[in-house]
Amino acid sequence: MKTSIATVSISGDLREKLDAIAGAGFHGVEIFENDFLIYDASPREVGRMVRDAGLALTLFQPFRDFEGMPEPFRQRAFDRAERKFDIMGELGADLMLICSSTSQVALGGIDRIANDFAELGERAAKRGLRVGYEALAWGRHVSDHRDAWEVVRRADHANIGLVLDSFHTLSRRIDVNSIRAIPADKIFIVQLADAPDFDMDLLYWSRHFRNMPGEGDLPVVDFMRAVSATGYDGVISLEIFNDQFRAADSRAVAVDGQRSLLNLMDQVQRAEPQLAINLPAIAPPVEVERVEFVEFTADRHAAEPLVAMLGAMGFRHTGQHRSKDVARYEQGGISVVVNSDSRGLAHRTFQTRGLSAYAFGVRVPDAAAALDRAVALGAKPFTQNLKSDDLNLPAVKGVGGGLVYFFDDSEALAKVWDTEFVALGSPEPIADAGLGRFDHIAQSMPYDEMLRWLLFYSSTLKVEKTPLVDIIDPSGLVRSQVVQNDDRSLRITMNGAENPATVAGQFLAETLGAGIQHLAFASDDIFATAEILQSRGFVPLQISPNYYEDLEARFGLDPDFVARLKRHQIMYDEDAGGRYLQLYSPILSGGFFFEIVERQGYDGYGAANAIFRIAAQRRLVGSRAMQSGRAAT
Ligand SMILES: O=C(O)c1ccc(O)c(O)c1
Ligand SMILES: [Mg+2]
Repeated sequence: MKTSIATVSISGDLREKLDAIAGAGFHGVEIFENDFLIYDASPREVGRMVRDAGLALTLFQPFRDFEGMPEPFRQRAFDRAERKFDIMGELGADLMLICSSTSQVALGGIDRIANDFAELGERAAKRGLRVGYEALAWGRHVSDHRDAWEVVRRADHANIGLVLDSFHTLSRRIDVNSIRAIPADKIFIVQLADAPDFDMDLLYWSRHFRNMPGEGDLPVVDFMRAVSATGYDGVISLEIFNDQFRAADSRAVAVDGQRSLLNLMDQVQRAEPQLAINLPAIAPPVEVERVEFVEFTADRHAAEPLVAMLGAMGFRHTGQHRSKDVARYEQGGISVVVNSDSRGLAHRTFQTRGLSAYAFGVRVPDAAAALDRAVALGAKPFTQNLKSDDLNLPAVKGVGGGLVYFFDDSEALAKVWDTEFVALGSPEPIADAGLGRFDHIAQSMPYDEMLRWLLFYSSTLKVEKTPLVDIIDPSGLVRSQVVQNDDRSLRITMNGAENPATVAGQFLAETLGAGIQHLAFASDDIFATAEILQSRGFVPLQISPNYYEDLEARFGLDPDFVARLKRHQIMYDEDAGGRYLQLYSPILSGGFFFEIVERQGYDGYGAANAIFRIAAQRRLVGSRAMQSGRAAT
């Protein structure tokens, strides 16, 4: 597998781009003409920079409005092409991309266009150069790779070939199987991009919203399967026009790019096992059996309100670490670990970020294989310090520098709870509150990190992602997207905040970064759970009474049922599959909170209720601020 990426995909000047691209392990780079034109170095120097960075110069692009021109424009187009060939000679580039014309004066006609390319092929051959033709989705006469291929076929010149770009094909929903019949040696390069499924003008969509394969909604795997079926094993090159990426950290975006290509080709290889794709063998996507535990960082003092809330929710203190200040709380199949020790990553995290749910563990069939896959795809392994206070499990760094642990049934790991913890008998066995398992883990992060973590989860784990939804916070937009496995034993919701005034944005500011902002537990009878919680003094988040008025009318609910919901401050939603009931805790320090849900066939996350929940949280935070203000005076 030879990977490449266009300089337009990355932020910085040409030097920074090349460093980031080489650092991430790409084989080559496409020089986008503008990046070269605005850079203050000669073509020869730029060519040397590319080679010194250890990169191949895979493509020089784009050359526009070449084909189908009437005279005198035709002659000028050829003259322009010769000038670019001169520059390519100095750069040391041997492949040029010509994208289909958008010029108002360009004429159509496959043969006319093919003749132009045949003549250009002659000129390119004299200089040892090759030219690839790409159908822009918005091209004036050619906007479909099938037509571009017909042009190339009729041009019938060894130095003229086709450029396939997944965005142009997939944005127009062209059948990718039409690619399978193209001879591999006539495909000069393959460009790859994904995009979110937006209904918008093709050019605008392409120039601003492309993203890495696997980050969007286009069937890029199907596209690449068709390309691979031709026998093509040349360069696969990312060409990602994305405003966010151009403003982001160049190195991180380059690493994401490399991960996306590896993950893409791994999927192609698994779908087409008969193809011999030149790819390092990596472990298969990790099947998650369940969320094993979530770990909080705290100290004795900060742990108090958390532990009190866990107690009110029916958790029992069932274990204590043999040598460290780490406690385990359990209910049903849920384990919560509170790490108040004064050593290790947990403590360092606590010192900088305060009380936070910084780690979670998932049970998988083979923890070592899970770690291998994550690391092969660019995750950073967390290497344990034997003296640290962190659980001794395989782990990688996740959102906000937190950890994702892998847990399996192998002897040592299965016994972690027994070997590292002393089981505590409960002196007064308290009834649990009917919480059986984790329903979802909700992580908040800056919006521009969302695609990265979406790709992290969806490439490492066997999960699917849901479409992006907008959550309306009264202070701004929060975008939310979910990764979940088939049986829904893993559900991770990711909230991306752009605006620091939103509740998610405030969480990021208060905890100095991304992380788990809330945990949702599942109950099979939320009313019974709510009764028990109430008897323990748990006061749920107080929802506006207007919400309940509206609810009754919105869903045509029985007034008595709505009165019960209101009594317990339970929120309600419906989807095609059934009903959803949700209850929220107040906010703990650092902006963390719990949710309790009951699903009756419902598969979503109550997005329609988020605005009411967020408004209630704002009122709570506001009234606390007033009270502490009063206490201070
Ligand atoms: O948006 C464009 O103009 C443009 C240019 C060159 C490409 O390879 C492409 O896919 C799009
Ligand atoms: Mg392209």
